[in-house]
Formats: sequence, C-alpha cells, structure tokens
Amino acid sequence: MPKECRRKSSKDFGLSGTVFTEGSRLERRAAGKAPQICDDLVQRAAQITESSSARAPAVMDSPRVPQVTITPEGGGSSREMQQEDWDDAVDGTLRRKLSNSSISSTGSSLVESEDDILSDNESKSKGIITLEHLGDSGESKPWWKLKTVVHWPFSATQRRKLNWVQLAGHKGNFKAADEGNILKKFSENEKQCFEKLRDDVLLPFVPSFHGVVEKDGESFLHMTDLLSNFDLPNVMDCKMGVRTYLEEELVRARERPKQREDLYKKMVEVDSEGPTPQEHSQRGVTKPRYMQWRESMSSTNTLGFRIEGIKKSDGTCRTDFKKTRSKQDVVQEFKDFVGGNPDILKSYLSRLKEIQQALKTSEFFKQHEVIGSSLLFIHDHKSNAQVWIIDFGKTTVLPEGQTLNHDIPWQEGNREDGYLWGLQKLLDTLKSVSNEESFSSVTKETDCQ
Ligand SMILES: Nc1ncnc2c1ncn2[C@@H]1O[C@H](COP(=O)(O)OP(=O)(O)OP(=O)(O)O)[C@@H](O)[C@H]1O
Ligand SMILES: O=P(O)(O)O[C@@H]1[C@H](O)[C@H](O)[C@@H](OP(=O)(O)O)[C@H](OP(=O)(O)O)[C@H]1O
Repeated sequence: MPKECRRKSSKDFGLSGTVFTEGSRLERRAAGKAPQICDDLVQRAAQITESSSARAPAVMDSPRVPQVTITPEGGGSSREMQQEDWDDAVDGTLRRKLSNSSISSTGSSLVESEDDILSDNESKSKGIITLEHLGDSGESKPWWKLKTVVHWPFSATQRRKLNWVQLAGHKGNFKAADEGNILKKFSENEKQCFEKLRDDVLLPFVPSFHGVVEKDGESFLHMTDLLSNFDLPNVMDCKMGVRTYLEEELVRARERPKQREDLYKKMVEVDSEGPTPQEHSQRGVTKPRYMQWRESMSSTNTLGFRIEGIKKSDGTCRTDFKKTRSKQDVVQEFKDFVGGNPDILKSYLSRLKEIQQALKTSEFFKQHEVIGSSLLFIHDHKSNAQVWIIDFGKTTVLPEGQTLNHDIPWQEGNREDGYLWGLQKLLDTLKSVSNEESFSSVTKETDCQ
C-alpha cells in the first residue's frame, strides 16, 4: 500500500533500530537516514551487542525470525525465533508462546493515519468491487492529464464501470481507466520502482506501467489491469516474504508509540486471547506488534508467504486466511483454487520458476528490500494461467552498494525480507499439490458459471 496516499510520508522517517549484531550494519545505519538518533543508537546497540551472543550468518533452513520488543521508552530487545518455536509454529502453539514472551508492542506511526479513524470495514477493500472513474462528469473534454504527455483525451465513450477484484489493500485505492488499464493511488516509492523496472529482467513479470496521471490534485499510477484478458478469472493474492513491515516502522513505533484501536479490534476478532493483558486494558496495539502477530498466525513466518485472498470464477471471494498457517492447509487452499486442473498447475509452476530465475539475476531485486509485495495468480476455465508480481508500495531501495540475499534470516538492520526463501516454499507447496495422488485423478476444472 502506498503509504504516501494515506499518511503524510513514511519516507520522512529514517531507518534505524536498536538491535545490531554486526559492526558493519551499525555503520551503515549510522550513516543512513536518521543521523539525529545515531548516537543514541550506537550506544544502545553497543549495549545490546555486548549482552547478546554472536549470531553466525544463518541459512533460512533453520528459520529465525527476530521478534522485537518495543517499549514506550524507546528501548528494544529482540528475541529470535528458535527451532522449538518453529516446531510450535507448525503445530499451532506459537501464538501462546509469543503472548507469553517479552513482546509488548506499544508503538506505531509517528503521524496520524487516515486509517486510524476508520474501522476495518471502512478502510479495507477486499473482494469484488465496481471501480469508478475519476470525476466522471460525462463531459467530453479531457479530465486527466499525463504529467509527461500533458493531456490525455479520454473520451466519454471510453469510460466504463469496471467489475473488478481487489483481494487486498485499502478501499478506494483503485479506479477504472481506459480499456485494459487501471489506476492505483499514487505512491512515489511505487512509481520509482516501476520506472526502475523498465530496465530490469523483471519487466515481463510486473504490470506494465504507463505513467502518472493527475486529476484535481490527486495523482495515480496508470497500469495494466492484469485481469482484463481473462474470462471469469480465478484470482489469488499471496503476500511474499517473512516480514510484512518495514524496519522503519519499528523505529517509528519506538520513537512515538501509538496504540491503534482498529488493529486491536482486528486482532480480537481473530483471537480474543491474542492481545496481552496490557493491550486488552488499553484497547490498542502498535502496528509492528499487529503485523508480527499477523505473520505468526499465518504462514508468513513459517513459509515465507501467505494467502491474502482468493476469488473464484463462481463469484465466491474469501479473505479469511489470517489463520491459514500450516503447509497442509496452504496446500489444500491451492488444491481447491486450481480445481484439480493439472494444466493450470503446470503453468503456475513454470511461471513461478521463470520468476525465480529472473529474481536471481535481477539488479532491481538485489538492490531493494521487498516488503508487502504479492504474487497475483490468475487463471480461467480455458486454462489460461499467469502469475504477476504486484505492489511495490513498500519496496525500498537500499543504500548505494548494499545488496540483499533475500533468502537468509532477517535480523533488524540487515533488511532481509525472505522473499526468495518464501518463493521456494511456494514452489514446494505447488509441487506438493501436483504430487498428491488424488490430484492427478481429478478431472479438469469446471467453472460454476
Ligand atoms: N495491476 C493489477 N491488475 C489486476 N489486479 C490488481 C492489480 N494490482 C492490484 N490488483 C488487485 O488489487 C489488490 C491490491 O493490490 P495492491 O496490493 O497493489 O494494493 P495495496 O493497496 O498497495 O495493498 P496493501 O495495502 O496490502 O499493500 C490485489 O490483491 C489484486 O487483487
Ligand atoms: O491484513 P490486515 O490484517 O487487514 O492488516 C493490514 C495489512 O497487514 C496491510 O498490509 C497493512 O498495510 P501496509 O502493508 O500498507 O502497512 C495494514 O496496515 P495499516 O492499517 O496501517 O494500513 C494492516 O492493517
């Protein structure tokens, strides 16, 4: 989600943190975007580093996800997810462990968020929606302009109301555009990503970007509607990575802790025992605390991706995957999604392998922390099947010269996102679906419409 749309700016906040395990990270961050708090960080980091045992570079096969304690005083400590937690995560007791652990989250955004005053239902848009055009006045004169090309003569006959599927993200973020395209609320960050992707090997896997358009002072990213060539598409959104929030969000939470009632309510809705007693009494949780809880409840921490939503060709739409965590459950959802069609599964597998290959050679990918990005799976009854990389609202460039592996554990400060690790798990999941004996005997999917 482009924060710039909803918040004043997330770019105004520098990367910082309290947990450092290597001097080089510390230097890098000290030289980074938040010089005003560097001295403090250096001191705190030194204390923490002294007291913590050295952490050897690890591979993602023994997953360790640091769980970060945020206190109103601005102090912080981290607790890494251990093998026993990992096992627990799989058998379902991680939530209890986390609740009992030192995680107390008490901080969030520095600035007031528009969403803070909206209920979940008001702020989220998940499912089948009708996309409206901007300022659809019926006049034939141009109603928007491309910043670079000046005027776009978008005639009334080209305007259409679009029945569309938005499986994640915030309400009102998308508008209908000309045939085959959509508009997404402007994010400087996402725009820059799209521009850089023009010269990258990932280009064939992201929606085509046609520039920025403006209307009444509001800007939008004009891009290809990935659903437009499909007939009654089945769509699945999988959010990638082992972490779904930016390191800077942790920093914000420490600097100006903000208890959010909307997030508390969302947590209670899924699990009344989710919040700690303190969180219950204040009826609020911080954003990172909520995001970490979401990650641990779903398959984000354990598989490096999670299902956000599924819309099927029969018109049904589900976004109730907050507790879909085990590989078995995820396999079942995929199995149901592809409807027993081996051709679709094969196409998905081959496209995912292409994406994996491209990611491994992509300069863009090396140089960016990819947070909150999704893979969008789309297929229809004609066995057309595609996978696309979407949502670069929280994909942030690293300092010059720094690169990421994307498949080693995250420790605060290293900015690793676990994207490639998750992608491998996603591939394994799909392979499991195709290997299941029952699957091969299922006949081709028949859509319900
Ligand atoms: N180019 C596209 N073509 C078709 N559908 C799209 C496209 N981009 C996004 N969507 C749909 O909109 C949903 C939300 O997209 P996206 O993740 O980009 O929005 P967001 O508001 O940034 O989300 P979040 O707040 O979760 O980061 C996706 O799940 C998908 O259903
Ligand atoms: O999926 P849920 O449970 O509804 O939770 C939301 C989801 O994690 C979004 O990714 C996040 O937006 P960002 O990715 O843009 O941070 C949003 O934060 P927000 O409420 O601050 O917008 C969360 O509320």
